[in-house]
Amino acid sequence: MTKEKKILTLAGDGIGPEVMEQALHVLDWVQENSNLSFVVEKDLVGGAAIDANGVPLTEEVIAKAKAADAVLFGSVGGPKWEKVGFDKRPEVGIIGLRKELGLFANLRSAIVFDSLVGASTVKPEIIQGLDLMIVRESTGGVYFGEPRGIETLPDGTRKGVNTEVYTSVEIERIARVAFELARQRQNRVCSVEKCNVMESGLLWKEVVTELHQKEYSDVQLSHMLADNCAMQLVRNPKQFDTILTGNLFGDILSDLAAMLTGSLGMLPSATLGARQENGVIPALYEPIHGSAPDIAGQGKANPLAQILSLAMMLRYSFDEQAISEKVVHACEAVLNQGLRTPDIMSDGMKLVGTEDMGKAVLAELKK
Ligand SMILES: NC(=O)c1ccc[n+]([C@@H]2O[C@H](COP(=O)([O-])OP(=O)(O)OC[C@H]3O[C@@H](n4cnc5c(N)ncnc54)[C@H](O)[C@@H]3O)[C@@H](O)[C@H]2O)c1
Ligand SMILES: CC(C)[C@H](C(=O)O)[C@@H](O)C(=O)O
Ligand SMILES: [Mg+2]
Repeated sequence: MTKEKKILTLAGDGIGPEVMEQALHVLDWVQENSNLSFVVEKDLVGGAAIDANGVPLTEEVIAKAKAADAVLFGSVGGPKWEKVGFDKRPEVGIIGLRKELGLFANLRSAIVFDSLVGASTVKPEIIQGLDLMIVRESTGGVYFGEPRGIETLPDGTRKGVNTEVYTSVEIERIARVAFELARQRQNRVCSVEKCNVMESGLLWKEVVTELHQKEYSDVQLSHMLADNCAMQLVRNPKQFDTILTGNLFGDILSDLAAMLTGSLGMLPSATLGARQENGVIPALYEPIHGSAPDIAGQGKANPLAQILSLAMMLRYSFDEQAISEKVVHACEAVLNQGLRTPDIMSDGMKLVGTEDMGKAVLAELKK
């Protein structure tokens, strides 16, 4: 029986539309080669939406995202919109979607493909075989805490304020996601905060410890300060299996983890909410990279993070494990063939652009 799924694609800005195009070819292939049928709707977000509608995220797009089975997102932002008001900047497109859809669990998977071991700036023996999952809380913390803003004090000094806020409910639900995921992985969670200087970090550690004792004592739990974690990720990343952390630390640590895999252009992500009454888990899939204004429009962006995000969608939203793995293996196969976009290029490899990389993945799937 054909299962019809509604997908909203929001390519966004910069390299977003370039890499999204390649992922959509893969989606077509999936439709032709599975019992899944997709109704794909495209819309605008970020700077592209500001240009067309004056705002980065319209109510209409929010409604479409809520009605979809999954959202496939590209990237937003760029120098063109640097001067728009802070509340209307392109990045509100992604932050707003996470909040509106209740997407609190951002899963960022860093896997080092064997053929890319030489592409990282870190020594091969340190990263070979790495398979790391960062579980980043994504609707709380300093991104959303109040008070926030910029004010001018009576003496004329300007003051910028953001506030880190986490409730025990927010901490417990993201910790639960990490423990559940770890059970399907190597059963190890490292919870990362700054409990030495931040009360929100102290509460984080307490809540995670309590939940672990009550419900997940079979999972190996450790705690680490975020600054140490950044250092340990470079020193010995394979000590980690699942890293559980807040919004800001997760953002930073995942860019760091991307470079262990060779490039920011290699890291996909899934951002999930709580299961709704109709059984659907709201979900958005996106590469962790941005709109890369420095290479946008040049046809040289790496499309693999976007294609791997699509593979995560097949796995987490549509429960299509086999076909998801097929897409991942196709990405790995083109790397094994020696094809490289400039971000992962090394001696003796064949340099290709975004489109040729996408075509090679497709050709691999068709074999
Ligand atoms: N989810 C998102 O939409 C998202 C994520 C991060 C940054 N941004 C936005 O993107 C804009 C640019 O930010 P930035 O430059 O700090 O980060 P960025 O991720 O866009 O780029 C950082 C560096 O990585 C390279 N890079 C990124 N993706 C690549 C890919 N697929 N292939 C090859 N190289 C790639 C870029 O060329 C650049 O040198 C900003 O407006 C930022 O807010 C958006
Ligand atoms: C664009 C920005 C708001 C976003 C974030 O900080 O969450 C990005 O850096 C990410 O990693 O998805
Ligand atoms: Mg980021």
